[in-house]
Amino acid sequence: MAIAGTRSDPPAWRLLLDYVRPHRWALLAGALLSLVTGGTGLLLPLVARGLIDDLSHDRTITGALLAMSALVVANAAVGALGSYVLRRTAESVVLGARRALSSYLLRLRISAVDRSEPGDLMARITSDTTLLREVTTDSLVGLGTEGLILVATVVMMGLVDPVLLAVTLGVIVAAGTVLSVIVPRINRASRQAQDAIGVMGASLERILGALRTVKASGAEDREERTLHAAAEESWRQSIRAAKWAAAAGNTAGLSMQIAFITVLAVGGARVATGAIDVGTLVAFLLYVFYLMQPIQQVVGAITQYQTGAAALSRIQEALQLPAEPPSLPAQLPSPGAEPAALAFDDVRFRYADDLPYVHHGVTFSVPAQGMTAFVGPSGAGKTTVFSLIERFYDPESGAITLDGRDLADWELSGLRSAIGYVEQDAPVLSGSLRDNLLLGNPDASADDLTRVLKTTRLDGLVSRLPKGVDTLVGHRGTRLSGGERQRVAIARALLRHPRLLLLDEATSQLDAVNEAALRDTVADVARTTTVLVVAHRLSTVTMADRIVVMDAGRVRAVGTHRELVSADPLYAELAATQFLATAG
Ligand SMILES: Nc1ncnc2c1ncn2[C@@H]1O[C@H](COP(=O)(O)OP(=O)(O)OP(=O)(O)O)[C@@H](O)[C@H]1O
Repeated sequence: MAIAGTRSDPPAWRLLLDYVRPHRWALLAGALLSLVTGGTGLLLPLVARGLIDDLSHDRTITGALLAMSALVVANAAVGALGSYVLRRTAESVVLGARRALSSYLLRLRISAVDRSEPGDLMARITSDTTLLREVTTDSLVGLGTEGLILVATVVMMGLVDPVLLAVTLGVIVAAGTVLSVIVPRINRASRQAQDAIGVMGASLERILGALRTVKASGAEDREERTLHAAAEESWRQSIRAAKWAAAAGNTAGLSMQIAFITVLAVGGARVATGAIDVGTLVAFLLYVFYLMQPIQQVVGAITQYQTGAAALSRIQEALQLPAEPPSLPAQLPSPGAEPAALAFDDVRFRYADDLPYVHHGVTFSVPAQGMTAFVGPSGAGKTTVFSLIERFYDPESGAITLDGRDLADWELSGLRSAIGYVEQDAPVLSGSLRDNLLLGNPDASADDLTRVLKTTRLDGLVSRLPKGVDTLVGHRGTRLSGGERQRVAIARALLRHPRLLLLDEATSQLDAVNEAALRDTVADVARTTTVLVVAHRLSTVTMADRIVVMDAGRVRAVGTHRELVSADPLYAELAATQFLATAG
């Protein structure tokens, strides 16, 4: 889904200045060097006039030629330095934008991510930021330096012959009118081309994220068509932008040629009447010639700016997605830290304003220490309980407290560092097994790692792997089995020594032997930590200290297995069907 912009968006040039501000001095230096190059070039027609003068008065021209050569060489050297400084600065602007966007991305609220396409967000960070490079050098500096050179050239032309200047300006104004129609079209086409790249990124992400399913479903052709359609749309819009940009560039070029011919005609007549001499006409014509470059550059800068403005607005949209407040990294609990107590009090929650309520007043409390199992039919709202505890979302009303303190009053990083969370699909990130295990606690000791590998029965796997814990696990851990991924996720959570451990059906893919071992580990952990488990197995619920039975967004009963089997018909039914069926 595309991200919607807001009406109060600042104009693109203000956003651009914000990105450029930290590099203003380097940019100024680059611009000054470019100005010097342009200024040096401006002297050439005067040297040429002197040369013609010398020739017509039979004077030697060696001095003038030498001066001209020196100017040309100096011009090239300063020009090269200037373009290096500018290019370097532009890359720094791109870096700044990428840093800002990627930091922001990591702080995005889960609800914002739910509503966006990760592939489109990726395109904004990689592709749109790249466009800032050209907009910084070509547009900003181009408009500044070439604009100044243009003004200086016009002033020089006025000094040489005001009448010929008026003729030239007439042609330029006519060309400017045509350009004002063309330029907004470049912006629209560029925006649509970049949006199409975003759509393509989203499709790619969708396909690569489920390539096995796509292949197994024989959906390659359909997915290929989606990808090609997005690529072709970007191509179509880029071609449209290129067409208008070419029209703009040629309008500028054509106007200068018309100016050249007009000046030649009017100037020739003036030379014939004796109003000006040949040297003045030649000098003026050289200025017209000189005007071509800044005019083309200014038009190019305006054209480039349209592409950059489209990219800037896409970057800005991403930066306006709701994000979590920045919070300082918090200390993880030390081993043996006090377990946490948790309570939900009349919590109402829905994922979005246009979606039905998932929790209709959920109330329960869990004392510090021990194991609590959440059971209930699919869609009852069990996983949502965990998402609210992690503050991936905030409840609409009611209160959730940890150690008696409302979650909203906790520093977010402090809250999350107290919790170990194993998600339903136990995600494993690409990288090595070690990277995955230490993701939540990079400072875990080697002894701790060995101990946790043993308790999660991963030690056998590690000894079989060619590089032990340093073996790469592939994209999303594809080189591991489902059960191994679950054990890695549990080990990762345990290494944080959480005060509250959330396990969402974390043992569903384990075989009986591993499940029994993990059950013992969790039971062990529950002696010193508060453990919450979304359970689908009888073996898990029978060992729980308490069971919270959820149905359609409400807690309908709390008790032990023995109590609930006789007291709650839904639980009795679940126990008889679902749990027993999956008890292994
Ligand atoms: N990110 C989300 N955006 C919108 N709706 C969601 C989201 N996550 C879950 N839901 C909806 O909320 C309801 C409760 O989902 P939840 O995952 O909490 O149920 P559950 O009890 O854990 O189910 P299961 O046992 O099948 O995992 C479901 O109807 C689901 O469609």
